[in-house]
Amino acid sequence: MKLTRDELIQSVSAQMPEKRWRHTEGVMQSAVLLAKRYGADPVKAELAAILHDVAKYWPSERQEQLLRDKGLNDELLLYDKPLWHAEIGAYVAEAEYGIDDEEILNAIRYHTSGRVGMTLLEKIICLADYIEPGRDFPGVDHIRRLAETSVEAALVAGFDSTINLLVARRQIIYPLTVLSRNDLVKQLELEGEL
Ligand SMILES: Nc1ncnc2c1ncn2[C@@H]1O[C@H](COP(=O)(O)OP(=O)(O)O)[C@@H](O)[C@H]1O
Repeated sequence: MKLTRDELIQSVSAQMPEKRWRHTEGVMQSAVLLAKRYGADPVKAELAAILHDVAKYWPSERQEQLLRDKGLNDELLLYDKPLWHAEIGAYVAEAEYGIDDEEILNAIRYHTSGRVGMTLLEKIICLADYIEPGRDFPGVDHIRRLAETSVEAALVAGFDSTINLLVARRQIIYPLTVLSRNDLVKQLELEGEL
C-alpha cells in the first residue's frame, strides 16, 4: 500500500496517543535537520522518522506474535519490551506500507538498539529520537550540543545515558547497544575526535 505523506501521517498517528505523535513530529523535525547538516537524504530521514514508533503502542501480545511468526529477530523476546517495537516497526513499514528501501527499514529497525556499522541514516534517526525538542532528560542538552558537530559523539553520549540508566535500575542490557556504542567510540578514535 503506497500512501501519500499526509495519508501516511494520518495512518501512523492514529496508532498512538497524541503525546507520542508529538514526539514523532519532533523526531521528524530533528531528523530532517540532522540529515541536512550531515549530508543524508532528508526525505528518507523524514519517512523513517514518521514510521519509527508505529508499533510502539501495539499490544505486546501482538508484537510477540509477529516476532515469533514472521521470521523476525525473536532473540529480542529475551529482552525488555521497549526494544521490540523497532523490529516490528521495520516489518510493518515494509509489509503494510510498502516501504522497500532497506536504508529506511534499517533506520527504523535499529533506532532503539543501534547496531555495529550503523549507516548515517540509522545514526540520524537514533540520535533524533534522543534529542527531539520534546525530550527532557538529564544530559539531553549536552547531547544536543554534541549533535551540532558530531553525530557519533552525540550518539555515544545518548547510548551512555541509556546504559547508565539501565545499570542504575539493575535492568538487563541488550548487548547490541553496548557493541554499537563501542563501535562508535572506535570510529571517533580513528577520526581523532577522542
Ligand atoms: N540495550 C538496551 N537494553 C535494554 N533496554 C533498552 C536498551 N536500549 C533501550 N532500552 C529501553 O528502551 C527505552 C528507550 O526506547 P525508545 O524506543 O527510545 O523509547 P522512548 O522513545 O519511549 O524513550 C529505554 O529507556 C530502555 O528502557
